[in-house]
Amino acid sequence: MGRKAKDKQSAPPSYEEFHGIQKERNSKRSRRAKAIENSASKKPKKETSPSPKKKSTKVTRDNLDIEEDDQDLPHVDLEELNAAKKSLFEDSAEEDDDDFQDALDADEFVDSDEDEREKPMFSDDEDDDLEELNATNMEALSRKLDEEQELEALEAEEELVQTNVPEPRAIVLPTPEEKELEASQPPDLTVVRTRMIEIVKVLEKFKILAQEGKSRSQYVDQLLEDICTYFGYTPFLAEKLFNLFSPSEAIEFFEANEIARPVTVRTNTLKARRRDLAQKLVNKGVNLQPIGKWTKVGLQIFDSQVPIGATPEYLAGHYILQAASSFLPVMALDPQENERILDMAAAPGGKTTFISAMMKNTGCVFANDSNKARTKSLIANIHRLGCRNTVVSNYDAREFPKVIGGFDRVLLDAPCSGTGVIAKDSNVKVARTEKDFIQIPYLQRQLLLSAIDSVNANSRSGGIIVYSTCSVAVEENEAVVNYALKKRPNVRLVDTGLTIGKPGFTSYRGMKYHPSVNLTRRYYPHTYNVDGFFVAKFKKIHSSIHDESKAGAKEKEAAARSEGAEKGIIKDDFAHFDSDEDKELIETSFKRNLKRRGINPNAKNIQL
Ligand SMILES: C[S@@+](CC[C@H](N)C(=O)[O-])C[C@H]1O[C@@H](n2cnc3c(N)ncnc32)[C@H](O)[C@@H]1O
Repeated sequence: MGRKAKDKQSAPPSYEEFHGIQKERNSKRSRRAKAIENSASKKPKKETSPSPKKKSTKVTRDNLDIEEDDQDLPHVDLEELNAAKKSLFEDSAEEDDDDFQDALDADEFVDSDEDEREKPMFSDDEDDDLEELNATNMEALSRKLDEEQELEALEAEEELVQTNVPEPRAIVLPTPEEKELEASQPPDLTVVRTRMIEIVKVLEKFKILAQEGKSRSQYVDQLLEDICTYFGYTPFLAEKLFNLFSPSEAIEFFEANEIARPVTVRTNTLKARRRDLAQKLVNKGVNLQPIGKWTKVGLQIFDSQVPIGATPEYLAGHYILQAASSFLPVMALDPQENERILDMAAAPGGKTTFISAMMKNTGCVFANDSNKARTKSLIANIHRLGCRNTVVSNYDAREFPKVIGGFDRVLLDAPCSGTGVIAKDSNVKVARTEKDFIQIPYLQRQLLLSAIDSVNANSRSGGIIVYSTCSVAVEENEAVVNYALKKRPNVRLVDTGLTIGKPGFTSYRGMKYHPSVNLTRRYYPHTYNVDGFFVAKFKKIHSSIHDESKAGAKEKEAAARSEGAEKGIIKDDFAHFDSDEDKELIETSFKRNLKRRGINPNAKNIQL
């Protein structure tokens, strides 16, 4: 049971609503501050103090405009908001891109409705307050402000008195009888949700709010059970994800996984300029806006009257549908013109084509993927986007650098468990098992060592390796990076150069990682409104014997396997990556397929 079941219920209070008391107080304060600031700005000029100005941009379908207007923004609210959340989709951010700026200033773009543009940043109440504020009601408003100030003083006094009164201990946990009853009937999701929120409150103020005789773990166990019921996770995965955050942040994370991320496209600068593309799409009835100041090529699509994946511009390769988070590893890789770059796990090519565009079709990008079927979409994207500096290969990437080495930069956008993209693939909630979090990191480690060994430490412009996953699990991220640092002392972690993202964990549930692991970056749906993502950037300082190693996937597999067995990580039921065995299976199924299509699999010209 998950979102679908949840959606059938009447809307329970949101987490924010539950925490409403404090926030309401803050927002009242900021509203007052804003009203006061605004009332000051309406006074004769000499009395006013300059209010902070910000620029914002938006392209809307209704009036086909891209707007670039100065506007008074209540400074205090923005700061509060930014402190709380740092979305990658900042429409208030100043547009850095001169090209786009030109377009915004151009005659064909009419100014759009200001209210519509800024609404997401402020509460309706705030807008209402501002509207009310004009010359005729100034006096009344100032009286109202005085009254409110008095009320606030009273509230503060009450609060002071209340702090001396012990808070009542909430009875949140169900009794065994209540649990039995709950188990015998379909869950009441409103009850479950309310209980989750109440448990979070207790966990945050355990000493004050916990029922006497109840332990922290009793609360946590009930919370985890409720998370499974409400959001539809297996107990194993719910706990794994829960452990990454504080209880309240964990709920935010689970909530965010129920909501789709914004649709975004990346302009293919090999064929188009963002402002031209934006104009063409707007003319077709697409409502869009630049993603944020951190990217000059991204557009966020709000709604569209045409299918975004089938416009003439799409078919001509002027853009690609790409999640905002996927821009990040390529930006960290920072490809330079005329370099030789390897994209080890490249299909379907979102990042390869970005690399190629950043290199302006110079140098050479080797786009590899071990899955032959997936290389078809990789090739199709490379063709559509006009990448002429790209070579596609189909190796197990652990074969590198045996196949070819000495690259200036390598991107390893590794296969992963997908715990960062649950909003896209809710199957992850139930499909991932403990074994996945042993097997997948085990492959990721081997791939990362291969990535490091494939780079030329003496590259004049590069010597860079970027490792990324769309998972939030520490086993697939910090633990893999830390393993690589130990195994390859000839690399060190460097700043990703990304202006946003949370630092990677340097310790986690008793595990200690190298202090430099804090240079890696984590992204979460609830903090940045992007897919959960991880980015690490290494610099290779000098070459090592491994660079010359002719060990392929099989040898690396064997070495990693014996290491795993030694540490007791690998058990009997551990998957075997036996490529000979796989080859046989693949051949048999290929032959069966040919037969089904009426082709003789033993004919001479058939290549298996
Ligand atoms: C996260 S996806 C890559 C997405 C791609 N970078 C993009 O931006 O479009 C991971 C890819 O790794 C490939 N893969 C899995 N195991 C591999 C291996 N041993 N060697 C090379 N590629 C592998 C999968 O086929 C899959 O296409």
